[in-house]
Amino acid sequence: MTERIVVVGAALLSGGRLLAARRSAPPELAGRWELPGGKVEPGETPEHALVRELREELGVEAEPVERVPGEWPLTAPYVLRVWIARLLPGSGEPKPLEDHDELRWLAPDEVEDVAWLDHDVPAVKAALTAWGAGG
Ligand SMILES: Nc1nc2c([nH]c(=O)n2[C@H]2C[C@H](O)[C@@H](COP(=O)(O)OP(=O)(O)OP(=O)(O)O)O2)c(=O)[nH]1
Repeated sequence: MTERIVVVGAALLSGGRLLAARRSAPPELAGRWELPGGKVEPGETPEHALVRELREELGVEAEPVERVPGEWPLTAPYVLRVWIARLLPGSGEPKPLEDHDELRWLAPDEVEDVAWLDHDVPAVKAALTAWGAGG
């Protein structure tokens, strides 16, 4: 059995909105929206990967708040896990520095307005449920 590699996605929340990021590459994913994040590197915890990826991709300082229950298979060997995350006090606003060409803060009733990557649809739904449950 091939070992799984975890891709972490951040359901980054601020002011009651969820951040969605539009991928600029590779061509088969460009134009679709995702939760910002990326692959966990060897020896790294998923939480650390999340903080690192948000810093690299968006230029923000953020912290994971809680794991969203579940795990979503991507193209093997990758699997997606999601954390609710928030910006730390003093963090700058997210900017599309790497991998993305547009960012949107979505209110709960706008979350279905963007074309999420297919694999993200159930993950985003679970994140919304966790978000609602956490108040
Ligand atoms: N970051 C992220 N990747 C996702 C999501 N949904 C989904 O199918 N993927 C896929 C796209 C990519 O094939 C893979 C993650 O790749 P990535 O390009 O974001 O990871 P990375 O930043 O570590 O990339 P790299 O160092 O290999 O360039 O998972 C998602 O919500 N967030």
